[in-house]
Amino acid sequence: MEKSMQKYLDKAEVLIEALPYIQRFNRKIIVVKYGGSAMVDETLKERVIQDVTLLKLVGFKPIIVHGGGKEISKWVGKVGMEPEFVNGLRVTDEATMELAEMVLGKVNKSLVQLVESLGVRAIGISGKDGKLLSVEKKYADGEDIGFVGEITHVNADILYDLLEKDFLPIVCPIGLDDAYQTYNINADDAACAIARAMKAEKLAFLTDIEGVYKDPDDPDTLISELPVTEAEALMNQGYIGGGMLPKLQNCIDAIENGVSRVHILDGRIPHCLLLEIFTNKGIGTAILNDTDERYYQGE
Ligand SMILES: NC(=[NH2+])NCCC[C@H](N)C(=O)O
Repeated sequence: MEKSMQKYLDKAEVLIEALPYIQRFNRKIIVVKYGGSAMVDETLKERVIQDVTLLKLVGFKPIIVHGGGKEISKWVGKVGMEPEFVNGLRVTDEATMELAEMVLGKVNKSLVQLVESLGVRAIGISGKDGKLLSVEKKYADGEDIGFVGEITHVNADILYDLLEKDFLPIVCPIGLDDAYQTYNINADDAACAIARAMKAEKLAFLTDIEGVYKDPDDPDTLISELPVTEAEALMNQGYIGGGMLPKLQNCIDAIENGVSRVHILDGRIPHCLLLEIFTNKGIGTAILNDTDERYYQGE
């Protein structure tokens, strides 16, 4: 066959590999936790938003839940606030909460703007809107860390309504407690709670790490597919380090509560979402039920 013809066929091959996933995830809810470096770098940001709008336009129902930690820290510095810590944990006092809400609101609208510029209708809301996220005060090992909330209830109807009207919801993790006090929420926790409440097909975390490793010191041991029981075993054996531990706990919690698959992806890789969702092999770590069929059957 002519070389140029082969090149065209290779491109068609890529699209055909995506076909079963386009079929399988049609009209399915996919929660994307957007955070880390992919939020700071403008080019990466555009790639992420392109990916999510593509998911929407092929017929999936994506929901973005975003963080803003780095942007908040930047503004804390800019306005000359002194961050306060208790036992190494950052305390969210009233002034920090106020600033965090301002910054998250700004980040939220910039994401709406990007999505809209690609021709998809987006609505940005915080967990306050329609009381989407109800919280109670969270303590860290008994320590008071200020206005940090733990989700007690997700008002999923709001998101169902937006999806029904074909909007792409973009959620920032701020919630209200019973006294209507404002709280900051960890974005991973918010994404997980929303995915659970909506029985999402998928939950994807954009992180600053390639995925889960068998041996964190050996980059060749990236795990491609990880059933929950194995994930629990790795955690119990102490193989999972610092930042990954709560993340993995969230993943297991989501799977055990009805989410089919959770993906830990390296947000620093452009188009990581497309590469994970539309290929057999993926590029990150997919966490799944022990009995779940594996989509990828070797090379
Ligand atoms: N890290 C992996 N092994 N990923 C496999 C992904 C398979 C399929 N594309 C999915 O979205 O479920």
